Amino acid sequence: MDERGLHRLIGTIIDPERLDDDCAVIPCGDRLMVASTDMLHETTDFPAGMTDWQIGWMATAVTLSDVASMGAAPGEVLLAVGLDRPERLSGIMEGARDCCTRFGAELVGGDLDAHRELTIVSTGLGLVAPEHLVRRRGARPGDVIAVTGPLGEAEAALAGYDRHRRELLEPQPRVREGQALGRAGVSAMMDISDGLVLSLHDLLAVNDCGFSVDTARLPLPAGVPEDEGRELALYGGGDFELLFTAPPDILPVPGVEARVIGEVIPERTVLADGEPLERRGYLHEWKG
Ligand SMILES: Nc1ncnc2c1ncn2[C@@H]1O[C@H](COP(=O)(O)OP(=O)(O)OP(=O)(O)O)[C@@H](O)[C@H]1O
Ligand SMILES: Cc1ncc(C[n+]2csc(CCOP(=O)(O)O)c2C)c(N)n1
Ligand SMILES: [Mg+2]
Ligand SMILES: [Mg+2]
Ligand SMILES: [Mg+2]
Repeated sequence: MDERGLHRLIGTIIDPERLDDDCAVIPCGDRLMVASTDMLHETTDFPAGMTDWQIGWMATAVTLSDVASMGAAPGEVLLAVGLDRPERLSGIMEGARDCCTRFGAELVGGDLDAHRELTIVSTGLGLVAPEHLVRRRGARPGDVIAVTGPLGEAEAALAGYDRHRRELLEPQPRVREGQALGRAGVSAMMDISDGLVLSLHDLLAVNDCGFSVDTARLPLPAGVPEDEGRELALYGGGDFELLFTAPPDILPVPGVEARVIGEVIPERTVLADGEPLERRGYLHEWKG
C-alpha cells in the first residue's frame, strides 16, 4: 500500500475532491484562502550533515511551495515541532523564520512537544483572487507542459553530486513564479516534490487528458552523466520546481523562466518519447 492508495481511503471519509490539489481551498471574503500542511521526519527527510537552520528552512519551504503551486501569495506559517533535543529548537525556528521572511510570509505560531525522532509539521496559508487560482485539474489537449527549473538536483545530491547539496538542503519554493503563472492564466499546476513522473501521474488522475514529455527537452541536473541525469530528472524527489500546463500562446510569461518539456494529449496516459512511463517516484509505502 502506498500513500496514494490511502488517499483514496481518506476520500471515502472526507470530500474526495479535497485531495485533488496541493492545498485545501477555503472561501475568504472576496478571495480564496489556500492551506497546506506537510510533515517531515529526521530519518526520511533530513540527510546527515544538515544543520538545524536548514531543517527549519526546508520544513517551511515545502509548505510555501504548495501555496505557490495554487497561484497564491503566502501569508502565514505555523510550525509544530516534535523535538528530540531542546538545543536544536532555536536553529530550527530561525531557519523557518528566515525562509518566511525571504518569501513574504510570517511565522505566526505552531506547537512544541518532545519526540524521539525530530518531526516537523509546517502549515502554510495563502490568499489568491478566485480568477487567479490554479488547480491540478484544468489541462487541455494542445496545452504545453512546462517546468520552472532544473529537475533531479536534490536526488543528485543524495547520490553524491555535492554541487547540488544546496538545492537539496535549502530548497527555494517558486513563490513569485507561481503567482505570475496564475495571473497569466496557466491551465493546471502543482509542485514536483515527489518527482516529475509521479507528478504527471497525479495530474493524469484528476484530468480527462494525458501527458507526453520529450526527454531531450528535460532540464537535467548539471555535472551528472546524461543517462543518470535523465533518470534523476524523471524520478527524483525533493525538487520544488512548479509543473504546469498552459495554452502555448501565453508563454513566455514575463519574469518567469520556464522550460517546455512536452504537450497535453487527448489519450489518458503518461508518455516519454512516445512510450508509457511507469508510475514511480518518491512515494511513502507500507509493507503488507
Ligand atoms: N491525512 C489527510 N487528510 C486529509 N487530507 C489530506 C491528508 N493527506 C493529504 N491530504 C490532502 O491531499 C492533497 C494532496 O496531498 P499530498 O501530501 O499528496 O500533496 P503535497 O503536499 O503536494 O505533496 P508532498 O506532501 O509530497 O509534498 C492536499 O490537498 C492535502 O491537504
Ligand atoms: C533522505 C532524503 N530523501 C529525499 C529528500 C528530498 N525531499 C525533501 S521533501 C521531499 C518530498 C516531500 O516530502 P513528503 O512527500 O514526505 O511530504 C523529498 C523527496 C530529503 N530531503 N531527504
Ligand atoms: Mg505539492
Ligand atoms: Mg503533503
Ligand atoms: Mg510526498
